[in-house]
Amino acid sequence: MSEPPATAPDGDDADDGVIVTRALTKRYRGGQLAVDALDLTVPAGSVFGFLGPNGSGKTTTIRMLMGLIEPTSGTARVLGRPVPRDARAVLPQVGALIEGPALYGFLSGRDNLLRYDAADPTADPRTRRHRVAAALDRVGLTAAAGKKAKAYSLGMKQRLGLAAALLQPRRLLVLDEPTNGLDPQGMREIRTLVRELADDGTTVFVSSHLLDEIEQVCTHAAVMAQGRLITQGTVTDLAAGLRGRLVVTTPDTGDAVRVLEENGVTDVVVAGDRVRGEAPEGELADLTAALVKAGVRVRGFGIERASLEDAFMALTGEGFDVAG
Ligand SMILES: Nc1ncnc2c1ncn2[C@@H]1O[C@H](COP(=O)(O)OP(=O)(O)OP(=O)(O)O)[C@@H](O)[C@H]1O
Repeated sequence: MSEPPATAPDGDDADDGVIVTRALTKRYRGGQLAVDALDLTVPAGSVFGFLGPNGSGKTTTIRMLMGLIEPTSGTARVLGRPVPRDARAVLPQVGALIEGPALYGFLSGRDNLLRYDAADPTADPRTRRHRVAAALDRVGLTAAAGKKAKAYSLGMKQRLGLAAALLQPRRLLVLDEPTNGLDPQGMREIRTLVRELADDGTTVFVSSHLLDEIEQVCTHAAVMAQGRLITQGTVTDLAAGLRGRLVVTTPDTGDAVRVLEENGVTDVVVAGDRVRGEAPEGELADLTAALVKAGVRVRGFGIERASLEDAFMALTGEGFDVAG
């Protein structure tokens, strides 16, 4: 790859973000354009969701950020330093969980961590046992620490992988699909952990193809589709870009449709005892008054919150491949 262009004369734009990419591009040898001119800015202290359907370029981006593969063009900075050039200096401050943890099944969870730490030249052997115990505790594996890793459930393996990423204090955690393959309980556990880590001030960059998940845990998100960035910003702003749909619950759906349409509601759809539509600008109370006046029995009336999934569909015109 070409060297990253020289940075600004003082060379320090660390304040701009914990991860900053500019026109970052990866074309694989077969000609596949996996990441296309990506401009990403991950603010310090955020829990940043990196979203996109399978094949949209998330893993490729993460591998470039971690210095595992070289970009075809463009630049990337992690914790203020250019990667891959300064990856060796940066990576000790980054905990990463990429494509599932590599574990030795015949070793206990604890021994896996001891071995992992011993392979890290920056890790202090004198504090090893203590740090391993603290990391196991952090992810809730103390009781299972002596069990062989091959007897761990998938969720426990993921937690052990996270523990490995937490053996040293980290300024940034990069988690590639950390809940992949987990059951709902396992997903909840990982989400809770991510939240706790973020509360400690660690910036967390987490990729996922599950929109719900990102909404529940992230402060910021970027949405990828086919190698390109569709949008990025705070989760609140992304979802607020859309106004939610009006939903009326009533046994009198026929009358409700008529009254709503007479009062400017468009795109009205009935499903069961619910009538949904796009509410006009203005006072919603006028709509309820009109319904009641027409004798429509209203059991529920409100605006459905727009979800990130709605935002994604509005942005791309496509559904999100949640099945993966
Ligand atoms: N080593 C490779 N050689 C050639 N093409 C690749 C390689 N790795 C990935 N690709 C292609 O690049 C595109 C982006 O893949 P990538 O794995 O980055 O997406 P992703 O969003 O992480 O998806 P997933 O969640 O499935 O991993 C895909 O079309 C994929 O087939």
